[in-house]
Amino acid sequence: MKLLTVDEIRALEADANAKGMRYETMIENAGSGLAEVILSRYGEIGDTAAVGLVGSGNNGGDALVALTRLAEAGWEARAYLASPREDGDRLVKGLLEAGGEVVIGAEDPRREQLNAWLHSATVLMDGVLGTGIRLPLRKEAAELLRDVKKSGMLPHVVAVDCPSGVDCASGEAAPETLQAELTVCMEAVKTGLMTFPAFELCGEIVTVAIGVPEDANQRQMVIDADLARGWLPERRLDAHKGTFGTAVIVAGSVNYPGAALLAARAAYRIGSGLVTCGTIAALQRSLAGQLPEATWLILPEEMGVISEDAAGVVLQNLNRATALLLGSGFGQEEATGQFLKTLLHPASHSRRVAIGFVGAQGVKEKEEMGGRLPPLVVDADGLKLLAKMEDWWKKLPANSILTPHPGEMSILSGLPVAEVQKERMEIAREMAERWGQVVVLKGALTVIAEPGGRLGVIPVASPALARAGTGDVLAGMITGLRAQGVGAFEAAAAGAWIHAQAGLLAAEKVGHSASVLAGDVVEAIADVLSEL
Ligand SMILES: NC(=O)C1=CN([C@@H]2O[C@H](COP(=O)(O)OP(=O)(O)OC[C@H]3O[C@@H](n4cnc5c(N)ncnc54)[C@H](OP(=O)(O)O)[C@@H]3O)[C@@H](O)[C@H]2O)[C@@H](O)CC1
Ligand SMILES: [K+]
Repeated sequence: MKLLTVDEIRALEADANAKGMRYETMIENAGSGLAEVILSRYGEIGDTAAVGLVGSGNNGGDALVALTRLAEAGWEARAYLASPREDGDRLVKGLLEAGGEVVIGAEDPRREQLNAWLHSATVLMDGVLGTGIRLPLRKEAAELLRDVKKSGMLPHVVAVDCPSGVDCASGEAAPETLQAELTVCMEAVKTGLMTFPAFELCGEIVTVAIGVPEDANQRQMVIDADLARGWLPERRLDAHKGTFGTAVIVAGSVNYPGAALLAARAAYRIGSGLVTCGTIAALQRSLAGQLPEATWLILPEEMGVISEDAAGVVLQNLNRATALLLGSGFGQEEATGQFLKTLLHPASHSRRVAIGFVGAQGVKEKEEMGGRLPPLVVDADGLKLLAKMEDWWKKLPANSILTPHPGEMSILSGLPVAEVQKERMEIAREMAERWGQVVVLKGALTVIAEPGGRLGVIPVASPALARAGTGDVLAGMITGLRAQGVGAFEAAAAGAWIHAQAGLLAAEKVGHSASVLAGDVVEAIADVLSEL
């Protein structure tokens, strides 16, 4: 789904209007699209009656057109005007001609008509205010929404473009805003809806086209099933395991033994041909039996963590790797920091011979090594260790994928967590640009940004994913997709979307979001893929 700021959608509409796609036509298209969604979702329920709360602007216009279409389809269609519309309003006239009913709120001071309509309605369309709002709500609108809330049992609430009372630019919401079951966005989801508290008030979000020309370079998007499906690799019948690549998962330490297993399982479940786990011997011994499908690479260690000498071992074993994950469960010991540094910049190794790589000196050697690294994903403690290196982003191959949560993003960027959280999209975009890397800013409504280009938001916030280990699962999934040849942005965005859906599905299966373990999320990956 498209994602646009309020200013962008206004500019797009103005441009379309100037080129001959008139505003009236766009409103007709918007209302007709809205009616189609309502007919397809709620048309089979039985009683077919819709009440529309209609504001004085174009948001109300969309609702009036939709009510007219519903009346034409045989529904009882009733418009409740929050404030009077212009005399002889063309859209009000159209609804009356189609057999609909219209009442002005001011003429129903005790809300008797409103309550009677709500009582028999299947759908309540919320079309009081859209992108034209300036908070706080004025008295008339606030009272109407409050009275609707008070009326008791509400029918299915469908918000027109946004729940009325939400500021589509900032994501703020008036306290009177009605909780929607479904929000039908006109042309694009507005960025404010992808922030809190607005997001929670929207329910499910869909978009309908209003007729503005398609932009082939659409750069901002809400990730959905169609996008994710389109990015997954084809699984050809004549494939062999080499077709789906080799994911190398370098992860774990004695204190975080599960990270390697979760990431490796996730890489397999998302379709990698082969997964090789690089970790310390103690972990290999305890984990190997739990994942017989993996091959193992035993790495040198120091006091239970991966040590510097492991860099040479990893580098010597990357010839078949098509993606490499670094960082999950590393811990933050100095020895592992040295490992990372040497891996990314072999010339810095304190005992060069141990690398087992005889190459030219200095810069040339670094370039050769850098060139040897397969597509990279850096996660968790790997990010914290990276942050300790000067100009760390210059040491990574371009378009590596970084998967920070807000705390890690704060360490990498030097910005306070609160600031990161306040401007998630802007900051992900800015840092992707500055670092030349794909950034996956995790948390509720995960943001994926690539340098100079696309930005995606995952429209899911679930406590099921606020769990230890789910980050390892995500890193493994993204690495697994990358290993199959999926592009960096696409692998990150599809991986994050499937991960979020797997979290939701796991909560459904287990019965409660509080009881979902990271392993349940891994097991739900296949269900998400089968539904795609
Ligand atoms: N433009 C197009 O071509 C298309 C537009 N489309 C649709 O139109 C929507 C945008 O329409 P819009 O710009 O008319 O604004 P809208 O959200 O209806 O509200 C304006 C009204 O609200 C009032 N008002 C403002 N603040 C208020 C408050 N705090 N409390 C109470 N009232 C307040 C304000 O009053 P005023 O301040 O002007 O007196 C004015 O009367 C957009 O979301 C989409 O649904 C699509 O169909 C595609 C084509
Ligand atoms: K609305």
